[in-house]
Amino acid sequence: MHIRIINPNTTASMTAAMRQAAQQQAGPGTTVSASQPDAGPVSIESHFDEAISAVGVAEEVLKGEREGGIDAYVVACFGDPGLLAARELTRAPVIGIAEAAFHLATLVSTRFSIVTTLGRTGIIAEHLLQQYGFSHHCRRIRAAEIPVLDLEHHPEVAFTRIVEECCRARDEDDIGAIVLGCGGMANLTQQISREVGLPVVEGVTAALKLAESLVSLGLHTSKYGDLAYPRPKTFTGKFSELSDL
Ligand SMILES: NC(=O)NC1=NC(=O)NC1=O
Repeated sequence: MHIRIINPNTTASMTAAMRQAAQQQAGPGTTVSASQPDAGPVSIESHFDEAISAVGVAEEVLKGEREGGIDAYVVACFGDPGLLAARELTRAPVIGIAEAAFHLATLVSTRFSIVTTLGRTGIIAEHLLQQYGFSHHCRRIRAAEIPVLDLEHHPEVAFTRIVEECCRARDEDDIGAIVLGCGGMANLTQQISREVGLPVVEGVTAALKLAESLVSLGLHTSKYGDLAYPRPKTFTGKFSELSDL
């Protein structure tokens, strides 16, 4: 099977890191490819960034559909930007990394905390917990207070801050697991888990494994109801090429 990781931000080096982390966990019959939009934010740290990146996610799914042969997609930003819109565009499963991480965390613990990048993105995770029905499982949304790209530009400082916040969560939140709240942390999971001593659930690899399961079970995104293909219509201006999909 072929699974496409879509990094909604436009930082290619982060896309490559996500693909590597996903490929390491992929089963023997799974090919993992990855892409990111040509246009959009280099990192996603606000409601505005999320809104702009959602268009890029949809365009990357449309590209994948034109390419053909992609059995599932992963939306690899912790805000799951454009997830439902992406599901309308394909029969393939589309898995958001936040949703995937929440599901797996509840299979290994009754309560978890999230450790994300900047505190201002916490409300986005809070909204997703409510939307997906996991609010009562999450004890606290914490932030290492690191900009997303510091995961690349200052990895040692970022790692230290993430581990420190994970340890505070372990010691203070009465939890059984931690969810890493950024796709850019995909290659840090084992190191963090060793340091913290709790199950650490990371969304890119969680979504990859869930995607493999759905494909293996022959489960496709439903085309009945709200996830049916969009009705053909005219799009104007810079979106004119989206007309009559
Ligand atoms: N909370 C986050 O850090 N979200 C994210 N911003 C990105 O650019 N990728 C993420 O996963």
